[in-house]
Formats: sequence, structure tokens, C-alpha cells
Amino acid sequence: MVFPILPLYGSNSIDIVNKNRFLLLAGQSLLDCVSFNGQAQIIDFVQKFKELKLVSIYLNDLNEFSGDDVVNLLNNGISTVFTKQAVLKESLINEFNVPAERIVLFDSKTSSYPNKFVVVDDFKESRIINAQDISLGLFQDSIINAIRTDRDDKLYTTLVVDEYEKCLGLVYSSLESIKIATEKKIGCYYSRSRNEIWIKGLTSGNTQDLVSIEIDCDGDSLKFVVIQNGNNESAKPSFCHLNTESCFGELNYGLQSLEKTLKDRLINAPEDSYTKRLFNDDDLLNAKIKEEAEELTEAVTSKELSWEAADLFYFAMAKLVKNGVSLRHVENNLKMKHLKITRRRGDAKPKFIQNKKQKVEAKVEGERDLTNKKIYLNVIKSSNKDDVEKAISRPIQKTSEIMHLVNPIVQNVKEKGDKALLEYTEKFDGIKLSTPVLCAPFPKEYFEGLTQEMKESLDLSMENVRKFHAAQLQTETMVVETQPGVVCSRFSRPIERVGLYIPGGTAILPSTALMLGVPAKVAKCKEIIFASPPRKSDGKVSPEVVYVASKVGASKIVLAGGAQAVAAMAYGTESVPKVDKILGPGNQFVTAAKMYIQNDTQALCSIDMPAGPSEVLVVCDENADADFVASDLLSQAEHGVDSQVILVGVNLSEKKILEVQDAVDRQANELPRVDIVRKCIAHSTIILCESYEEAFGMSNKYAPEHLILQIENAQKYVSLVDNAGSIFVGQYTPESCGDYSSGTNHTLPTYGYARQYSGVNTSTFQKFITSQQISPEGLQNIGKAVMCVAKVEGLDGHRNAVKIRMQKLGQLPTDFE
Ligand SMILES: NC(=O)c1ccc[n+]([C@@H]2O[C@H](COP(=O)([O-])OP(=O)(O)OC[C@H]3O[C@@H](n4cnc5c(N)ncnc54)[C@H](O)[C@@H]3O)[C@@H](O)[C@H]2O)c1
Ligand SMILES: N[C@H](CO)Cc1c[nH]c[nH+]1
Ligand SMILES: [Zn+2]
Repeated sequence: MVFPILPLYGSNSIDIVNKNRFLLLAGQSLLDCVSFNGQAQIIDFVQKFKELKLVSIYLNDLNEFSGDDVVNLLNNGISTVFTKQAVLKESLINEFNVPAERIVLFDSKTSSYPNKFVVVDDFKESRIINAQDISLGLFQDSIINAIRTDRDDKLYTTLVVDEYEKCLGLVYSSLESIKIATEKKIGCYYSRSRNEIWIKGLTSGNTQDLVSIEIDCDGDSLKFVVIQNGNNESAKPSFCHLNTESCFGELNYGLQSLEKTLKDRLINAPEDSYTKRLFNDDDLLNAKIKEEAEELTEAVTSKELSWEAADLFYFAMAKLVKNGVSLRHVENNLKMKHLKITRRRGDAKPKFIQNKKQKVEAKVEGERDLTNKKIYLNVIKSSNKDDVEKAISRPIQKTSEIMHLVNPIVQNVKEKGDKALLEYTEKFDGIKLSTPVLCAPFPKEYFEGLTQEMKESLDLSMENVRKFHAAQLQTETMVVETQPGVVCSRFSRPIERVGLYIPGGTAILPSTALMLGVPAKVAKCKEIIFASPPRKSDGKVSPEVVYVASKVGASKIVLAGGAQAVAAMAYGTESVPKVDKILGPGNQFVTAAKMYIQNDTQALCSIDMPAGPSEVLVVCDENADADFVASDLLSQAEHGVDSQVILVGVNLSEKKILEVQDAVDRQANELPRVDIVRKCIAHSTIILCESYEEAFGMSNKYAPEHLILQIENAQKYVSLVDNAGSIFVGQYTPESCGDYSSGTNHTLPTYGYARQYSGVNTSTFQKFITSQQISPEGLQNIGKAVMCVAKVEGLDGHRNAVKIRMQKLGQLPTDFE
């Protein structure tokens, strides 16, 4: 608060202000406690004149007002206590816990206040003036004497802001305009273009009420805080001659914009609109507020939190607007609360507190509720951008939150090796092991339980995967002579030691073992290590995984999962060899740990890609078979509660949508993992599009791990796909075939990373080395170019390496510089 005088009030304060409203423009006041009739009168003053930002009290001794009274006043909007008594200050601080910064001790020698209250020059005691002695002239003079201008036209730069301190524009004031503005409490300035006094809104109707005036730190500009009035009931008030709210355009942001929109809707919304219904139906509005508040309490990720908080603000604001309560009232209330120096404990009312037992009951109840509900996907239209944004955001925790959990795990394993690895296995997988690895040759007992059918199925799948990946193997050296005598080549080498992560949390995935192991073998990696969480029942890994491990020649299986398994393979432990690259999918802990280690130069370990919770996007049209569509959605939904499935429908009829929904519900209820499916479907959606092009645009935006096309002439549309891990074309191509046996790899980028990553393939297990050989002729052809560019880079050593040779070859004169 920066104003050059501080009006001092006694018990007749309310009358004085009512008579001389210009006094409020100071924005500050000092109330002399002695002359007030108790606290109630002071509180009355504060509540009456809310535009005063700073209301202080002057106190001489604690016999007049007790310490408790002072605390009560500070809790009710008084910002500061002024006193000349150092003892009184000490007593308020020590006995009544008043914060020191809320007490201003007049310095008797200089009589100036501490910095916080500095105005244009030192704020001396002489600037405190009895309010009843402040005439309009004196008030105006106090402003005029405090400002200066170095402009030739002697005008004062004036910044105009609204009551929320949003900048409306920059104008100029003259001595005369300041006088009119303060006398009438209106926006009045000086127009340089018309060279005359400019009363804002005189012609446009967009008038201004002046709330307060401030002077800046060095006294060369003014700030007018105003309330903008519109020129008719519904039009938004504009400040600028271009009819915008401010000279910098519309003030379109934040809660104030929402407030304005809702105020407008209250008057103008059509009778049958949702907002009108909301305003007319108290029960609906209250129910929505409760619903959103509950959803906010359940939100976890930052995306969910901001989403739910925004919804709650929306409905809370609707209730305020409906009841004529403005954001300013809320802000004043917050200010009041902020000024409080004693606070309630902040406990919640008993009816909102659940003890452990109630929480469990509520969860069971919630789950029962869910169980009784049909397993339906949410349906939205592609034209609703907000809905689409929400629908295609992945249900995952923020990376920083997951990293917070994963970092200590990785650090511990890095530092303590096997000991930490075994401890985490006990903690997260519930099994106490004596050694964390199983070494090849793997014990025979593992294979005994495997049926012939299982072995043949695994063999068939492995063979198809081998064929497809062998075809990708690049063993030939590529040779290109870029210029005569300049031969460049590129050849591959296998990455020597690879660590393959095979998930085993909610389901054990031997298929992942073969999807990673087979290409590693095809690429001829020298050492293959598997890692997979041990089974809770017996601490072993599944025989199918061990079967695949032996077929692909893995040397060890690390009996651990999650971030700890990744860390063990990245840094190595007493019994786990350090690898050069870690590959394989996993939950968020696995993915976060992979991201962590690939950024740690000490680990010197790369990764394949972020391959997290499975996801699928199905594009279907009216001719698609609803049962097929539902089965594809469910095959990925059953992976985990954090999986997501999206159906993009092209011109679907209501009938088709219902058929798909019914098929989802029917088929889901027959699955053993129905509980997982139910939770996954809760954040999965049907998006309705009006053309194939729009549908593929949507799919490219989502960049799904799996894209299934159940549309007519599906193959024709593959050319529209820009981002996807793997595509399944036509109605007889279920995604499950790619998961197990067709030959393509199922380790694919999720979270939308299909925009920049490919799925696992044979080259994921290779690195490529380039080589070159240059003859004297070649040097002649490119040498000068090399020297020229090296020179501009200031790297003479580079230049010299060419120059020396060319000189010896006689290609350059010996005195060549
Ligand atoms: N993108 C792909 O290519 C692909 C392929 C197959 C599977 N998947 C996905 O892989 C995932 C496998 O996940 P999963 O959980 O079943 O198995 P997982 O093996 O990835 O994770 C299990 C491990 O997570 C750790 N863990 C569990 N809770 C923890 C906690 N609170 N703190 C720290 N660590 C914890 C434990 O150590 C446990 O061993 C699924 O989401 C599936 O959809 C993806
Ligand atoms: N669909 C998974 C990849 O997202 C892979 C898998 C393994 N088993 C069954 N499915
Ligand atoms: Zn799958």
C-alpha cells in the first residue's frame, strides 16, 4: 500500500468516511483504539469498508485494550498494530504470540516507520493526519505533492488496473484530472490526442468507479484501481477504444473469466441448457459439488488433480454466481483468514472422517457398486476437445512421483547389491530367497511339468518369431563410395550382454521371454540374462519361462522384478552380471527404473524403449462385428488396471454402439480377470468420429501401442497411420496372435511413445559401426573441404591432419598456409 497520508480515525470513523468517501481512495487507515468503543466498533468499520486494503490500529497501552482483544482484532481483518511502546510490542510478541512483523514500532528518533510502510519518501509520523481534518483539497494536495513528472507536457504516467489488479491500460493524468477523479471517485484522465480532460465512459458508457490510488516507489507514476462498468447489463465492460477489456486485449484467464462467463449465462443461457438447469436446481448443483469434491479426494496424478479441481471450482463458482457472491467476496474472506494469527486445529468434522474399518467397508461397498454396474465404456464425440483430451490421457502416475519411489530402490541396489535385491524381493514380492539367481544349465525339474502341447505351442511361436526376426537381421556390410577414393561402410555387431525383463506381477508372461530371447539369439548376443519376479507360491519362476530361457541360451535368470531387477542388471551385483542393454516391458516401476539407468553414465547401459501398461486402439465402422470389437478391447483391458483401451468409431449408429457395449459387458463378465477389466474400462472410452480421416487423425494423436483396424478395406487405410507400435489389419487379425505366435514382436512402445520409438526388433539387439578408407585420390577430392570447415570451427589440429598428408602427397604447395 503506497499512499502519502495515513488517515487516523476515532469512534466517529464510519460517519466521517460516509461524508468524505474520497478518504477510502487512500486504501489505508489507522484506528485509534482509545477513542473506539470496544472491539465491535472496530470490526464493524473493517467489514463496512472492505476496499481499505490496510486497516491498522494504534495502541498506547494494554490497559485500554487487552492482549486478547488485540489478537481478536488481528483475527478479524486488522493487519497491523502501531505503537510507540517497545514494552507493549515485546509483551504482544512474547505473551500473546503476535508475529513481530504485524507490529510497527514508531521510531521515536526519526519518527519514521520500518520499510514495509515506506511510501514515496520516508513515511513519517507527520503523515498521520486526523481523518476529520482531511479536506478534499488537502487529500488532493497530498497526492500532487508526492508525484513528479519529467515530461514536457507535465502529465503523469498512470497505470489503470481493475479490482483484481489486472492491467487495463496506460494513460496520463493532469493535476486537474486527478482532482476530478478524487472528488467524484471516477476514472478521469487527460487525453493527449484530444488535449482535454477525459472522463472515462462519458460517451461510451463504459464508466469506471475509482477504488484507490497508489503512487509508485519513486513517485513518478500513479496507479488507479478501478471497477469497470459495462454500458448495458450483459455486455462486458471494455477499457480500450477497440472495445476490448484492456488495451492488451481481452482479460481471458483464470477464475475471473469463469465468473464472468457464468454471470453472463445466469442471464442469457437458453432455458433448456445444462447451465440453466444447474442454476434452477439446487439439489443438482449441490450434488455436483459433492461429487466433484469426492473425485478430487480420489485423484492421484497431477492431471487427475488439476482436472477434478477445475470441475470443483466450476460448480462452486456456479453456486456463488447464483447467490450473488463474487470472487472478490471470496478473496476478501481469504485475506481475512490469511491475516488470522490464531488458527483452528483444522480437524475435519466427524462425519467426514473414516476410520480404517469404515474405509475398508466403503471400498468394499464401492466395489460392490461397481460390480453391480454394467461394464460400459464412456462414449464421447470427437468434436468435444476437452472430453477427447481427458479420454486419451493415460491413467498413469506422474513421472516425478514414480521416480521419487524408484530412485531409492535403484540407489540401494547399486550400493548394496544382492543384499538389497533380496530385501526388495521379500518386501514387494513377498518371498524370502537365499540367492537371487538361477544359473544355466537350468534344473531338469523345471521342465517336468510342461505338457507336450505347451512345448509345441512355445516352439511354434518361437519359430515364427525367429523367422520374422531373422529376416530383419542385417549382417552384410553396406559399402558406398561417396567420392572416387572415399569408401564408407557400415556393418553390425551384436550388443554383447543383454538383460531381458519378463513381467510377472499380475500375470507371468513366457510370451515376453520368447519375444525378447529369440531376437537376442538371432542377433547373436554373447550373453543373455533373464529377470522375472519369482512366484509367491514357491519362489520359483514359471517352467515356461525357464523352457524359453534354455532354448535361447540364457546364462542366468535373475529372480527379481520391478526397479530392483533393472538396477541389478544395470550396475551388476555379486551374483548378477552387469549388462550393456536392458530390454522388456513392465509396470511403471520397471519403466521408470529403465529411464533412470539409461540417464546414469555410471551405469553405461541403454534401454529399448518405454514399454509400459498395454493399450489398444480399435478403429471400427458400422460393418464391424461387435463381438470381435469387444473381444479385442478386452484382450488388452485384462492386462492390468492401468491398461487403457480406446474404440474409435466411424459413423456408428446408436444400435452398433449398444451392440458393442453389450458385447463388452457380456464377454467381460465371463473372464476370470473381470475385476481388472472393470477398472480398466472405467478409464477407457468410445470416441465417435464422422470420417475415416478423422478417426486416423485421432489414432495418430493417441499413438497407440496396438492399432486394430476393423473397417472395410482395412489395408487401404494403413497408409494413413503415422504413429502406432504395431497394426492388426482386418477383422480376422486379433491382437492376441501378435502377442504370441504370428511372428511380430509384442514388446512395443506405450504412453504415446510410438511417435518416436519402434517396437523391439532384431536391430534393437545390434549396434552399427561405420568405417571408411580414403585413398590419395579421395584425399584430393575432399581434403580442401575438410580444411575449410575445420578452419571456420577454429580447430587447426583437424585441419593440419589433412594438410600434412596432402603436402607429402604433393597435392598442396609446401608453403600452403
Ligand atoms: N508394452 C509392452 O510391450 C508390454 C508387453 C507385456 C506386458 N506389458 C505390461 O507390463 C506390465 C506388467 O506389470 P506387472 O505389474 O504385472 O509386472 P511387472 O513384472 O512389471 O512388475 C511387478 C514388480 O513390480 C514391483 N512393484 C510392485 N508394487 C511396487 C511398489 N509399490 N513399489 C515398488 N515396486 C513395486 C515388484 O517388485 C514386482 O515384482 C503390465 O502393465 C502389462 O500391460 C507391456
Ligand atoms: N499385449 C502385451 C503387450 O502389450 C503382450 C502380451 C503378453 N501376453 C499377452 N499379451
Ligand atoms: Zn496382450
